[in-house]
Amino acid sequence: MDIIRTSASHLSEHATLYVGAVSSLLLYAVYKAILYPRFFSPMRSYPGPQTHWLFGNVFDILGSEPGRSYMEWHKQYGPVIRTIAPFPGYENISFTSYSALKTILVDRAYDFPKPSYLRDLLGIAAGYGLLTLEGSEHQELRRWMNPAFRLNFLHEHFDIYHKPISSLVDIVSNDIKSNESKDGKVFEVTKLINSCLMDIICLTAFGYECDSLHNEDQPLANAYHSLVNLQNLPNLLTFFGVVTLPGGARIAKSAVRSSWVGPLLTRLNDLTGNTFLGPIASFVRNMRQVNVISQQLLNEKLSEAHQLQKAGNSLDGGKIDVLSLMVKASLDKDSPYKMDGEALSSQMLTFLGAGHETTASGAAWALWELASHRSIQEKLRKECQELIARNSTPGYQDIKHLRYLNNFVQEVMRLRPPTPQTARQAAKDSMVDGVFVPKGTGVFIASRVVNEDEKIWGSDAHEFNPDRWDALPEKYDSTFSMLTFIAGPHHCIGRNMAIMELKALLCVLVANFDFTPAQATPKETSAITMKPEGGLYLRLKRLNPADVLTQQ
Ligand code: HEM
Repeated sequence: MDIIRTSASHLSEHATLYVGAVSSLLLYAVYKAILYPRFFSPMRSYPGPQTHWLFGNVFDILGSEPGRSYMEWHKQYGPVIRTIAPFPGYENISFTSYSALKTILVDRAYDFPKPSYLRDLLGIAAGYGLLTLEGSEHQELRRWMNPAFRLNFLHEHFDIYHKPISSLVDIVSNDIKSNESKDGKVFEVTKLINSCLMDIICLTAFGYECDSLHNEDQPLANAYHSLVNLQNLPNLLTFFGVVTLPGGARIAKSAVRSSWVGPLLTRLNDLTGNTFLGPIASFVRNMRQVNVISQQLLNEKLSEAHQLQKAGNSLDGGKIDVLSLMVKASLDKDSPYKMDGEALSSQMLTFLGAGHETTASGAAWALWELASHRSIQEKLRKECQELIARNSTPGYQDIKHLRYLNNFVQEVMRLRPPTPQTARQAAKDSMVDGVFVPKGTGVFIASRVVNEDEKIWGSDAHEFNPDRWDALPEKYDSTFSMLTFIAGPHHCIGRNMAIMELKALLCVLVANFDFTPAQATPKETSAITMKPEGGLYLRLKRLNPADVLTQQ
């Protein structure tokens, strides 16, 4: 009887403990998510939109096109606003003044690193490297990688662009010809552009002839395009959920390296009748494929370099692709920085993740702007056809000096930024522009809001007008008025490369084809990059006789 009484009293002690622990957790959660941001936070009185008692501002943000909700809030509440994410009441602050952006992005950039959830999302999808490192590790890697992006290499890379671009022109021309209609043909253009830019990045970044334009089954391109197609909001939220779970990022990282997790998840998804496991399985399978191919390419480069080293030759064998230059620097005994195989492979993922998808989104929007602005299209065509008539394979300098092409590309980058926003987090209590930002606060970098700020760009800030670049407004600042590539130590290392790729591609396309819309204005959708939702349908007509570039 005593034993029963003692056990019962132990049980009730345990139950009391459990109930106590669960209630405390619940109370803490209610305090953090609901009470703290509204009644106790030092930021509670900052201006900003009304917030839902539990979900904060998340539905307003998710329900509007990328960056638009912040645009309206800044217009209504001024240059500093506070918003709230859902559980656990994570507070965000967003600034638009130059001085605040300078503090956060430039002067004290490492006091405002990317938040860990963003680093994990980027790390898993685009390699743990420049995009994810902070502080001195970032500085060191950046110093080491800068030379591979210098202008002299860009000049040399430029000639490599011609082959994939000519292939694209040929493929589209033949397709139109076989259609036998004088009105041209409707194309879903994002797939074609993605393939062309994939072929360019493979050649310039890895020295790898991918030729996905002619080879629908190209494994790297296929795996990468499947990954890109996973980009939508529900999937992003699922991945976000995974990386924010304790240990979730580590599990995800090992899953993409393993040969059995992807097939297992696919099987489980089939068995459970297509659940949320589907996108995760596809992500793991395709990421692994990208990893395996990158590793093979890297191994080939390393073994080539070792052979050259043995024979006493230059380690890159005269090659100028970014990977060869990095391998050379890694093996060079005088190089201050050594990168092991894993780090090199991460950089390859970064080039694909940061370099390919962003440029492809920019090119898609550029074609939409061309198609929907006839006079702009004709003006740009005239400039490009004149150049191509003089020189069928224009070089870096020729393209660089086309004034209207430059204006056009700048305007696309301003109004349709492929990365319309990014995020930082205060690593310590800070004062920014006289405003207190407590440690842990999320800092929303509203690039698109700045790019369309009427106070900088004037009342026509939301209109597409390439000519504005010939008469820049007084308040224009070359670093902070357009944040498409952001600013400071994390600014895009591939900016010049992306701009030159876009110019080369658009110049040849507009010289060879006429573009008209074959759909209503596309909706903008953004998970990581901003794209036209559901692809982009344009009618393309071949123009004669501007077929100079295809005759090589
Ligand atoms: C239109 C095309 C592009 C856009 C709009 C773009 C935009 C950006 C932005 C906004 C960042 C900063 C992200 C952040 O810190 O939150 C960034 C970083 C980066 N981009 Fe780009 N990018 C483009 C093309 C490229 C290309 C072609 C490459 C390389 C092949 C590239 C490589 C990188 C890398 C390595 C970083 C990390 C830099 C660092 O943190 O030091 N990007 N890019």
